Amino acid sequence: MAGNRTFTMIKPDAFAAGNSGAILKMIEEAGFKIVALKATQLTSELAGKFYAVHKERPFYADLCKYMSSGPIIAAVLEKDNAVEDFRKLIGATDPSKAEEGTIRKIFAKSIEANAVHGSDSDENAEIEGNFYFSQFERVL
Ligand SMILES: Nc1ncnc2c1ncn2[C@@H]1O[C@H](COP(=O)(O)OP(=O)(O)OP(=O)(O)O)[C@@H](O)[C@H]1O
Repeated sequence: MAGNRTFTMIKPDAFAAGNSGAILKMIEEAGFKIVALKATQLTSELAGKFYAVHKERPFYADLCKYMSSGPIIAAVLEKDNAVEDFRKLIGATDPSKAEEGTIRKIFAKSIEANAVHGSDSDENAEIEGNFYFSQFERVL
């Protein structure tokens, strides 16, 4: 059965552009409840750990640099079928291929600076949420 939590980041491009509030509004209006939330900034080393799965990819070094280039917002979200429904809400990785009305279509600047992250599985949602939040920093 699909889990009911996912993890998201509002990435440095969207944070810097002042789009965090508008993105969180879209997330809530799509039926997701925010159960943990913080603004923070990754070091390049922490970004590397978060995206370790991509370390052999050609864009990995640039991705670590970009993800540590400014503040981000991290959040855990709750909804039935959370991972799949959130991936639909954010749209394709490359904003030029994202559907109309999706968060990336509206706010992303490029395939790298693509406004938001969304977990790709229940297992990764749990790992990624635990990467950012202790049990005292979330609504149980
Ligand atoms: N070809 C690329 N060139 C530059 N950056 C890329 C490229 N492909 C992916 N990225 C960056 O790496 C991130 C992780 O890539 P992945 O393939 O996991 O996409 P995703 O699952 O849609 O994104 P995310 O994991 O951030 O939700 C992307 O969101 C993007 O910021």
